[in-house]
Amino acid sequence: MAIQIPTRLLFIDGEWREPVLKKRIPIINPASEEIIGSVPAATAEDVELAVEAARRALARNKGRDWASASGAVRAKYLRAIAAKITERKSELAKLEAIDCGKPLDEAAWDVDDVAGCFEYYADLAEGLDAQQKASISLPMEQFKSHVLKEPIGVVGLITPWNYPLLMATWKVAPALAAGCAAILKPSELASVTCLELAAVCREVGLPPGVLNILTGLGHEAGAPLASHPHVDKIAFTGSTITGSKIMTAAAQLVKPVSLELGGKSPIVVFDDVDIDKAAEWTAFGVFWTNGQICSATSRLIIHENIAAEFLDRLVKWIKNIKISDPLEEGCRLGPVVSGGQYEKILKCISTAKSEGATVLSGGARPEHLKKGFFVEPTIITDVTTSMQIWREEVFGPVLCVKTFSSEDEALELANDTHYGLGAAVISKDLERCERVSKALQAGIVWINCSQPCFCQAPWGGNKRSGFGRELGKWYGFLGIVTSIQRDVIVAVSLLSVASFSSSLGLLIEIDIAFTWSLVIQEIDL
Ligand SMILES: NC(=O)C1=CN([C@@H]2O[C@H](COP(=O)(O)OP(=O)(O)OC[C@H]3O[C@@H](n4cnc5c(N)ncnc54)[C@H](O)[C@@H]3O)[C@@H](O)[C@H]2O)C=CC1
Ligand code: BAL
Ligand code: NA
Repeated sequence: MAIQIPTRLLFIDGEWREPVLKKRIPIINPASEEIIGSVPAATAEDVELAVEAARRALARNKGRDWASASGAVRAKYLRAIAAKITERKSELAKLEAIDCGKPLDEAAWDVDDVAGCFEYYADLAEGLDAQQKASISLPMEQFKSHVLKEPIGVVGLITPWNYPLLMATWKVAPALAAGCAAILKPSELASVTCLELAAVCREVGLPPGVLNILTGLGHEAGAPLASHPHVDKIAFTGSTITGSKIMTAAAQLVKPVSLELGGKSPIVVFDDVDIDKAAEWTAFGVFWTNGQICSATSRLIIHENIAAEFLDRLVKWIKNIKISDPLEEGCRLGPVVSGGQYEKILKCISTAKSEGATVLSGGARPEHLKKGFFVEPTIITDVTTSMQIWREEVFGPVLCVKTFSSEDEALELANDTHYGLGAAVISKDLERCERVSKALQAGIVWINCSQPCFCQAPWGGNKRSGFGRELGKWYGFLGIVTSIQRDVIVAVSLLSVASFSSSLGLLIEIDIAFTWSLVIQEIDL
């Protein structure tokens, strides 16, 4: 299974380029703690070059080569990227597994999702031309109006390490479909597959500068990108604290941002469930990708009538999870991404203990693994709502548990958080599921499941989990230009101006007043 990590440079203007300051960052395999290669470390100097390249890509041939080309032209490149990704699936999955520690099978699903996401946005790019100039009905017949959707411009995409290539794709595919030029800054903890995306873009002949990929540290490469005056939008996924820094930098230039941040998502389990199935979804919701998912349902809120039996089954269930090197056959739980995350998770567990909680299962390094950043799947009970483990994101395989006796109490516990990304409800009573899903304060609500995610459906959070939506048709890289036209030029009367601006005002207000909550339901549970 040995696999060579390619040695790559930065990808700027369609070419491989050495970073101006020639710095590199070691790649650490989290399963062995060994250094297995390095990635280039971009700094502000390289950001400058990439932004210039992206602006040139937008302006080339007066925009006709990319930004205002027909959607079908861009779709052709997106489909070619999808095909190459699929061709290289097994190699990309291995690179992902070695770099970020996720089991090989899961990494392979991610690569399928990456190809699927490029395909989906190819379809949307093709459909875009037909949607242009959608007319708006106005209350005054002398005026007519339509809407043009235009690419926002040069966009900075800053992404995390939990789904390195997939999270990059969630931003790159819609940005390119819309006709933007992009600069991707992946996480320094797992950048290998994003540099392979650069290799794919070269192979398919993506026009130079349309996508630039700068690996590097957050403060050295991410920060200058976020504050760059010629970057028109930043789309970010990562921690709430970094999201807040990015928003602060962008605010100086009134630059739009979309932020997909942390979470402390609840899973509410009622007492009418099939205990085995509900336990399996509960385990999946928090241990998949080692709990390193922004939407991990890491707070179990379980009906007191079944709590003891449910926890007993859950503990038995997780004892069967195979924890090993991600490349080993049958691995279900690999190491967490880095030494820093490993220390952070163990510290969260020890703080929970010192605050009076009980570690029901796990809580340490698995005995059979002497090396690597491995943490056992962990269940914590006797939790109070003031404890850190209840309030703060762990981003590791740690579930904390509280019981409830009524639906109102369950909802109060579920919504007792500053975050609002995901939430799940499990019950056989579908009316109750519907009621509860409406009352849960989260951008994504799962019914009788947890974590399934589809690029066709909008994704994003409320409260301190951020704002803006990714995926689906809410792809966030198109600006809207409203055209208002009068058939014949006549003298402007005060009355007509006043009434048309009030109708426009209403339109805008409706647009910003909504927040979405997506519901995903498992039909057969
Ligand atoms: N919501 C999510 O999907 C994620 C949440 N997290 C949370 O964050 C914690 C720490 O993980 P980190 O890797 O440190 O996350 P992070 O939020 O610092 O990193 C995410 C991305 O932001 C970049 N970045 C960091 N500082 C920046 C700055 N000042 N300006 C611009 N870009 C910057 C990083 O290089 C990386 O590409 C985790 O324990 C977890 O709680 C981490 C990764 C993903
Ligand atoms: N599948 C969810 C990816 C995330 O952590 O954002
Ligand atoms: Na790594």
